[in-house]
Parts: sequence; structure tokens; C-alpha cells
Amino acid sequence: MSFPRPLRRSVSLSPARTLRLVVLGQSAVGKTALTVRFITRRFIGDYDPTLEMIYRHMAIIDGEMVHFEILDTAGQEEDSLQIEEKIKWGDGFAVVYSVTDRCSFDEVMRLCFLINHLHSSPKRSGGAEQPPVVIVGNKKDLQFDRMVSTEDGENLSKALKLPFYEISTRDSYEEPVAVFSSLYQELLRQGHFSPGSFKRRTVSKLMEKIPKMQASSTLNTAGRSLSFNSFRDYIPE
Ligand SMILES: Nc1nc2c(ncn2[C@@H]2O[C@H](COP(=O)(O)OP(=O)(O)OP(=O)(O)O)[C@@H](O)[C@H]2O)c(=O)[nH]1
Repeated sequence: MSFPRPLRRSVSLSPARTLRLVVLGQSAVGKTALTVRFITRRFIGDYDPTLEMIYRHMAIIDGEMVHFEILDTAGQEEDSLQIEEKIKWGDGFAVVYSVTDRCSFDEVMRLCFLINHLHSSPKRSGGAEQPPVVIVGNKKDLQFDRMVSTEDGENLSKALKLPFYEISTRDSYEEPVAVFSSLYQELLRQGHFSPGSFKRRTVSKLMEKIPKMQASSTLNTAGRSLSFNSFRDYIPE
């Protein structure tokens, strides 16, 4: 379902579930393509390498209005503390690799351990559950360039006890939707949602190092609406 008007920070939203999702993975695995596909239905071939960006998007899932805030991280982090701050910000995580890039697959395990380590505080439901994480093997359309088999992905998924999706963001809209929907479903099951929309959070001064970019610019695409914000917009003045 789409919303006819762009969402801006000044808009007062009726209560909606807010999901803060973080898309992680090495550079060029398709994090931006995946996020934009989900939000706009379109596959857009080329992007500048992402610094970092938060995409806001409203959708109705199972009759519930859901407010997505999706942080599309930079594949090449300057230092590990920056990625840790972003992981702490998120409620759920898509860890993406490209089936054409073995190194990106090897990185998945490290990122999953980092997520679990940073979110293993007792504040989660009873302290027992880990945040929702899905492993995403992207670019399955590039069969001739494959370096990671489907079986490799499935084995990693079993070892880490995490859901696994092998997808082509280029060829499919439904597969990216399934990735984000599964994170929503798991967060719903855990009853763990972020506080109301557009509240700023205290984050480390480290985040000030991130350059401000395209804050509050808005894009309308085929009746869908979304707005972009730098992660830095969430830092108190
Ligand atoms: N064939 C194919 N190409 C894809 C697919 N998904 C993304 N790409 C391409 O892969 C390249 C990298 O995609 P991005 O979305 O910019 O990757 P990223 O992970 O956001 O990269 P960084 O911003 O550097 O971290 C682009 O040329 C995309 O068009 C896919 O499913 N199939």
C-alpha cells in the first residue's frame, strides 16, 4: 500500500510500529539496491558508493501501519566503532553478501557475531532472545560469476540458526519484500519495537564524524513515498 504524500519530519504520524532496520555487508553486495527495491519496487542499476543513509518508508503489513527506518550502511567502514554504533541503533538486521564475492560471504559470520554481542543485554524480551537477523545472499541471477553456492549459504544459516534468503534484487521485487517482512514478523513476535517515530536518540559523539548528506530530501516514486536522512540527523544538537 502506498501513501500519496511525502513524509517529512514535521508530519505528525498516528501511532505506527516503528522498525529500525540496518542493512549490513561488504561494499557492492547490493545493500542500496535491496533497500531501494523494497521501498520503490524499482531496481536502480548504479549508485554512488554509500556513505550511509536512513530511508523512511511507511507500509501496511497484515493490516498494521508500519514505519520503517532503514539504515543502509557504507560497505567500507572507516573504523569498527562506527559500525558498532549503527548496530546498536538497529532493532533488526539484514546481513547481505553477494554470491559472486567469497569475501563478502566470509564477512557475514563476523557481522552476525558482532550483532549478537552488541545486543546481548538483558533488556530484550527476558534477556534470552537475540535481535532478528536474516542472512541475504544477493545477485543469484549472476550464475556464471558465482563463487558461493546455495548450499554454502544454507550451511551458514544452519550453523548460525538464522533465516537465509538467496535472492536477486535485480530480477525480483517479492524477494526483497520477503527479507524485510521476515524481520518485521520476528520483531512482532518478540514485541520489540523502537519508541515512537522521529524521536532523536542519544548516540555516541563518534557519529558526528559522519558527514551530513541529503538530509530530509524527499523522493516520490510511482505513488510511493520515502524520505532520506543522514544518520547524523538523529544526533542531539
Ligand atoms: N546482477 C545484479 N546486480 C546487482 C544486484 N543487486 C545489486 N546489483 C548491482 O551491484 C552493484 C552494487 O550495488 P549497491 O546497491 O550499490 O551495493 P552496496 O552494497 O550498497 O555498495 P556500497 O554502497 O559500496 O556499500 C550495482 O551495480 C548494482 O546494480 C542483483 O541482484 N543482481
